[in-house]
Amino acid sequence: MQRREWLLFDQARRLRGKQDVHTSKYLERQMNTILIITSNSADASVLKNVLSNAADGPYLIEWLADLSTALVRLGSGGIDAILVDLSLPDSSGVATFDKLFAAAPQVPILTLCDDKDELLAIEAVQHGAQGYLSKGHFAHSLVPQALRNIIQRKAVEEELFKEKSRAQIALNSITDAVICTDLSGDLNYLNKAAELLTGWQSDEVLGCAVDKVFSISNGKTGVPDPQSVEFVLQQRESVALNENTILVRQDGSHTAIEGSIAPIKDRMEKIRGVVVVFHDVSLAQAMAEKMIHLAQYDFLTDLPNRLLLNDRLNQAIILSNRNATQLAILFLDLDNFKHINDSWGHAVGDEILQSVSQRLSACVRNSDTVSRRGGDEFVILLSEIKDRGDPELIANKIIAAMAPPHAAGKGELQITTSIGISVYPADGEDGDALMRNADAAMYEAKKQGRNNYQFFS
Ligand SMILES: Nc1nc2c(ncn2[C@@H]2O[C@H](COP(=O)(O)OP(=O)(O)OP(=O)(O)O)[C@@H](O)[C@H]2O)c(=O)[nH]1
Repeated sequence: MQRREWLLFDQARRLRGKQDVHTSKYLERQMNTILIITSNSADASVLKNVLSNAADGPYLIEWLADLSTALVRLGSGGIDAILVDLSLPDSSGVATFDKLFAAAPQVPILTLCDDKDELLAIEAVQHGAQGYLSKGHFAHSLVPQALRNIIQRKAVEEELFKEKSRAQIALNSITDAVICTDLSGDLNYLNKAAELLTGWQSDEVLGCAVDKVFSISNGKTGVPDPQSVEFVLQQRESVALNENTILVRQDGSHTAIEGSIAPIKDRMEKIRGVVVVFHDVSLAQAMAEKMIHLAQYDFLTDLPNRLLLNDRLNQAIILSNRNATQLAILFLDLDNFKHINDSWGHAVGDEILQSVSQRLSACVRNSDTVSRRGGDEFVILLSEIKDRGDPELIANKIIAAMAPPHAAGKGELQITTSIGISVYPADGEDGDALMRNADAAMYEAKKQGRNNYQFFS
């Protein structure tokens, strides 16, 4: 029978002598196994005796005389505490402890020492040992109790460590950035997403004021917002970040974020700091802006589309009524554009449409709107005119601007346009009537031989 088997058998047999089989098996499961490593059989015997018969034990004891066998034994697990003499036949000094600790960091270790090597035992404590037992006191009744305490303490530490690791893993796996501060607003935690989003590494900023890492401002006004964390620390209430919050990253670049700041309270409800949870919304915002743009602008020319023009026309009519001013609509249709498509292909036609768009935009003020209505039709809104002379001037400008050939495909092509003009309020009381009448005037321009403009009235 192997040594360990014999020891277990011996202790279980003694227990069975006192209790029934069921109870002894239950106790066996509850008992802690202590590994004694010493080449001194007398020390081993005293320890085995005191521990096997301990009131708050009993313990299962395994005794090994050298380090190498002990390291092999530790590899099989099941050891709850180690008592080790640092002077062994195959290892001595604090290195003995270091090797055991490396092999089983989760198992508490007490060293066995006599008066002359107490300093060594203290060094082992500095390396992570839970304590030491002095020779001559091994038989003391407090020894089992001390052992029980360190096993329980280590178990609690292990549980806390596991819980902390689990929390760390969870916090580092989420895509939300999480940063925590203490009561003074100094940083004491950043998860991986926070490092990525802010550009700061934990070890660079832990202990620094939170606004070094969480530097935010209002994206619309550009005003810095250092108040939020301070506010939560003072008011002890959670707040959501403002809708347009911008985070200034370590490299000075800006990122739109959403998130919240909440107080961290202890079990007595005392505030201990704050936790800020936030995420990057710049992609989502850019996508939303793109969708809005696509809904309002023509994909080929990037000019405002019919929808946006209608909106601007209605606004211009309201302003015109309020200020008793006039506005004008210029309705353009390119002349014989179908011929370009048919002769040179659709792609060349597209290039002409883009070139025409640029020339039209160059003919008006920023406050006016050049829009593409669809196909080869464009509508220009002159939102404030003095008299008919203004649209007439623009129409002439456009006809002149169209004249030079447009680079398209591999060559150059010429195109002209017919323009119909309606004026508000004279030519219609609302946007629809103005458009209809400008369109009618444009047809009149076609009838008049193209490449000219006509007023509706
Ligand atoms: N390349 C291109 N062509 C388009 C697009 N949308 C419409 N078209 C074409 O534009 C042409 C418009 O022709 P019309 O305005 O009906 O006739 P036109 O040849 O310009 O003749 P008039 O208007 O009478 O001077 C048609 O051939 C359409 O197929 C587009 O996005 N790209």
